[in-house]
Amino acid sequence: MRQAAKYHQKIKLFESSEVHIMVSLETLSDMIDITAVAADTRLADVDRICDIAKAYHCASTITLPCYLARTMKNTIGYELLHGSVTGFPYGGELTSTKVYEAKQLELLGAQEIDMVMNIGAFLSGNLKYTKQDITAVCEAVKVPVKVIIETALLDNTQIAKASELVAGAGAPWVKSSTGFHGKPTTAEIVRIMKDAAGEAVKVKAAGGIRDLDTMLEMAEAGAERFGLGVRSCESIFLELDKRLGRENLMEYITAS
Ligand SMILES: O=C[C@H](O)COP(=O)(O)O
Repeated sequence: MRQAAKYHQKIKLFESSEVHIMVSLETLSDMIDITAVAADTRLADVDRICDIAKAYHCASTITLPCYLARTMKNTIGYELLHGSVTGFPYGGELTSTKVYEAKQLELLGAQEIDMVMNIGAFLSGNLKYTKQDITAVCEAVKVPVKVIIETALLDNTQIAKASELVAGAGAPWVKSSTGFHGKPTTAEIVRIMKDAAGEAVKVKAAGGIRDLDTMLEMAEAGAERFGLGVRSCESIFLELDKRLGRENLMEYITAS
């Protein structure tokens, strides 16, 4: 079973709802979702996210729907959440398709679902449809839904408006990006999302996150979870091990 965090060195503090959340280098990986969601995701990528999540005590593994069972099998006995995606990566599916997919994922054992907002509908000004699409998925399942607004395709005003809309639709999480559109998420984007979504909605930062200091800045801005792709997360974990003065766990994962 997962061990309790051994360290309590306080580096960053921020307030969320009624509780103060402590974020430190030692506990940062508790907030990471390791993802394998690219179109060319192979079984080796899926197995690797499980190995990384176990070694670093991450929050969850997130993979494509067809691989969800594999992540569950690979991590039996570990205190890890298993997530998957719906309407991914473009968000333009019919609402009924998203609802069906989300329900199936929940039946298969998904504990969290990252869904993509209908970005085209939002940008067309069809806010009612965009909101209903999100509400329908959130109401169809009991597990938390993280709504990806795809900040890479939005300006700051649109980011704020979309975050507000996600909150109004009843989703518990708003997530920045799939990471498929080039423009990385920044601490400033996280701040805009948090300010607009409000205290009750948690923010997940994802897409193009490549260093620890950015993650700490994002935590300070209000991020409570981070999404890191399996093929780009290595430098962050290398840096984490180095700064904590411990051997590089990634070498053991890769060698095994
Ligand atoms: O969670 C979202 C993406 O998988 C993040 O991918 P990335 O870290 O490679 O940009």
